[in-house]
Amino acid sequence: MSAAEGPLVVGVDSSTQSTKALVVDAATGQVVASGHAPHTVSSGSRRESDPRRWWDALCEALRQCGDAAHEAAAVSIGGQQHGLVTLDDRGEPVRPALLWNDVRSAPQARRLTEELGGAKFWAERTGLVPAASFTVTKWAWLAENEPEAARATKAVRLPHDYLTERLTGLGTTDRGDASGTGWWASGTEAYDEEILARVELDPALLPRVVRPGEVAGTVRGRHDLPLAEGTLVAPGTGDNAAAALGLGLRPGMPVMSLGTSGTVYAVSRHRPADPSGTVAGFADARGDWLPLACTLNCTLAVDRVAALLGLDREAVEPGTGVTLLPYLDGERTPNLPHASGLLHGLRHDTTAGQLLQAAYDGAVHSLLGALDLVLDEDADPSAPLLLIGGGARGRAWQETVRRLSGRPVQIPEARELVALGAAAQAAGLLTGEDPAAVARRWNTTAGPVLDAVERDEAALARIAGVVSDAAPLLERGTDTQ
Ligand SMILES: Nc1ncnc2c1ncn2[C@@H]1O[C@H](COP(=O)(O)OP(=O)(O)O)[C@@H](O)[C@H]1O
Ligand SMILES: O=C(CO)[C@@H](O)[C@H](O)COP(=O)(O)O
Repeated sequence: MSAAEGPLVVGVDSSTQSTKALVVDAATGQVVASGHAPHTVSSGSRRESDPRRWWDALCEALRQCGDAAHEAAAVSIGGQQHGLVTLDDRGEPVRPALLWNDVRSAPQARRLTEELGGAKFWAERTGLVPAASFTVTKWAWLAENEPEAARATKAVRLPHDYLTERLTGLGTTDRGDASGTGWWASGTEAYDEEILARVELDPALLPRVVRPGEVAGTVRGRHDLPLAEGTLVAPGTGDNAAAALGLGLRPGMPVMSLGTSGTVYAVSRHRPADPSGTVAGFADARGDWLPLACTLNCTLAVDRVAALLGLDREAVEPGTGVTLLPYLDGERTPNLPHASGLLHGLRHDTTAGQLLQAAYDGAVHSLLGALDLVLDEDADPSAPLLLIGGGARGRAWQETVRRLSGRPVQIPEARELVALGAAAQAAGLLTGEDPAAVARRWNTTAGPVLDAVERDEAALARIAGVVSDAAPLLERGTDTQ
């Protein structure tokens, strides 16, 4: 037996690049065991993963946790948002999942917006303006491009739903992740039958939306996981909503997450509806809202620029004048799905380190442009920006965010905030507490605060100018896609 003070809970982050599992003492928040296993994502114009490998990675990460996982009383899965998982009548994937950063459904996004009431209609009805990331556009793409796969589909799931269902045998989701599909009406908090009919998706194929605090099921007997049969399974949620739980967010506390995706978000009591589409009006995993903006190009794009330059990712040098828009995967914020990377202002005396700094600046600029939009109007502008995700460990990321935001930047020492948030949700199931209150009790935001420095307005204006002047090039894309 472990020496924990309280019952043990398991929190899982099944994100784009890997699965991370934590076994946590529900009384103290202490991490007593952890595990990690990588995923594979297809390259080129496709961004797809086999959901069965997510399950294998979950098994591997939990095995690394040893006996502690077996002792856990509850488990919760946080997962990358929006991915389209299509299952056949045996519950097996019909094809690999189409991930949030696969931009092939951009034409379907445009068409759905135009054909069904325009951007304002969509924003007010679902909180979202269709973009290639959202599940509804992926289903429309599948129906158009692979009709046999669409016909063979007997269940549609999101990544966290798929894993939760393999634990419990029950098709469930939660309001946080459902709100990123495009077929969930945020006003009524129910599946939107008109939108589903438009994309010819039978609502019977969708999972039941479990309420916050409700038990999704229990771990069933026949599986290859080191979890005991009968372990309680919490609703789970999307990874950003899980991190919001993990930070115990209250309205007015802004977050920037630097991972495969870059995101900025805050909790709000008001249901968001941004017809510009910059802010997605997600629900959180409690009963509030999670306005969020997301970029497709963050740590992987900057690491790629460092590799091309033959530099360590920290080998930045300050510079002026050179601008690098790191839109290697197309981009979502700004909405330029066909864009590629763009360099402007190169001179004889530009150094490799300055080019690398320009890539960081370009990635952070896209996110900061949306920061004020995700915060309520009365939010304190001097509140520290909470910096999380793998990139938050990097000095160059920290300093770039500090210089371009002009805010204090707080870096929680807790590393895996998505998995911790899932663990807090599982703990809440046992104690009846609000999961965000559990995380506050665990003091998960504790960590160094970098003081605010004067915002580098010149760099922000220069980058915005290049984005605007290069619009025709960025919209057109390249013929190598
Ligand atoms: N010490 C570090 N400094 C800067 N970046 C880092 C560091 N450690 C990890 N990363 C970046 O973090 C990324 C992974 O972040 P993570 O939040 O785990 O991604 P995801 O949740 O999307 O799978 C990697 O792409 C890597 O570039
Ligand atoms: O699409 C979004 C948010 O809308 C992404 O944030 C995904 O949820 C993937 O997250 P990471 O794997 O990068 O954490």
